[in-house]
Amino acid sequence: MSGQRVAVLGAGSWGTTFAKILADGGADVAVWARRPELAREIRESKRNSDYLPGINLPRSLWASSRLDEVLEGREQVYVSVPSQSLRENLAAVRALLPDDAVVVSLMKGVEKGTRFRMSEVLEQELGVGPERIAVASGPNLALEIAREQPTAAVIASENHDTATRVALVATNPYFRSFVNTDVIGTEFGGVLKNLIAVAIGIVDGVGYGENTKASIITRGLAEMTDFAVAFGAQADTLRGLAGLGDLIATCGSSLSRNNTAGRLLGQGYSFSEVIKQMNQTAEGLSSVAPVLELALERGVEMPIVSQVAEVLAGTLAPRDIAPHLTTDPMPQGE
Ligand SMILES: NC(=O)c1ccc[n+]([C@@H]2O[C@H](COP(=O)([O-])OP(=O)(O)OC[C@H]3O[C@@H](n4cnc5c(N)ncnc54)[C@H](O)[C@@H]3O)[C@@H](O)[C@H]2O)c1
Ligand SMILES: O=P(O)(O)OC[C@H](O)CO
Repeated sequence: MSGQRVAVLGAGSWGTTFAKILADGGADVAVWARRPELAREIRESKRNSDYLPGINLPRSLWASSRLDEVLEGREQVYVSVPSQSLRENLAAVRALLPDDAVVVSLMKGVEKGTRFRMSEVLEQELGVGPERIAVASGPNLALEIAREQPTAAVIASENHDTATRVALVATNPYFRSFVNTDVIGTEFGGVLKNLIAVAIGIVDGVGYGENTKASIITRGLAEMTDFAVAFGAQADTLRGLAGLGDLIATCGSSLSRNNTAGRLLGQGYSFSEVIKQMNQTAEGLSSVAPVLELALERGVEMPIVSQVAEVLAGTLAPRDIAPHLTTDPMPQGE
């Protein structure tokens, strides 16, 4: 669907890549960058050299650090800032959001303290009903997509028409969007795979091999599914692009920041040293605590995520992380 007027808020690796996806699908795209110098680089040089080195952005892409300029007249607004900064960023957006604009979360985190999903924060802060909210998720490593490698994603909205409208715009020759109405499953899939990817990074850093990783990925998917279903998700969603698909991509790639953070922990760096070394967002590190609080609330056991939390806290040595997932000596059903 060409010619749609859309905005992307956030010019990190994913916001910029998604802006390229939309522009390559024929949309008229304006990007909001927090820093004026980054907006200028995108607008004038068609580059984002810090986040997407070597990538030429579409000539049609326009960018500004002024929200009013970016949001004016936009029919769809895609949001891609670090999850823990979403609420503070939305304060300025509400008054500028065009009536009837659909808002799409590209983020994969849970808010610390409140434990809300990103679509819930969007609803609360923008005063927009769920029929105008969508979320995008799936196996979407930004740099691969920026290089135009064929990729699929899923767009979820409680309103099927909204999901379809967004998916028609977020589709181009190298990027295909599927749709569903399971917002909870799609969002939690993206959050939880980050935590399993941290676990995979940890065992990789320790030097464990493929058996350990396959055991953690497989049991991780079971853990993700139990958690998401307890909150109302469809189990099928977790077997799809937003669950298994994203788990495979994130656990298998050194491009993943969550995987990288885990690897550093496995190599013996402390949590604070890892934070210092990461110059991009590793959402999993902030989502561990709220996810475990939510799990406790619903009585869901999350042995892998709990072990990740212990490694982060320095109370479990990385080499002691184990995929057997239970302290009960009796054999458990899979
Ligand atoms: N990069 C990917 O491959 C990818 C893919 C799918 C989803 N995501 C999700 O997209 C979201 C954004 O991640 P990213 O990869 O673009 O991160 P990033 O670290 O590449 O970029 C984050 C951007 O947000 C800006 N920023 C930092 N703090 C901010 C604040 N307080 N207010 C406003 N802007 C701020 C940074 O300057 C940067 O431009 C995350 O939730 C992530 O899980 C990322
Ligand atoms: O780099 P990560 O670990 O944030 O993962 C990026 C995407 O979520 C992969 O789908």
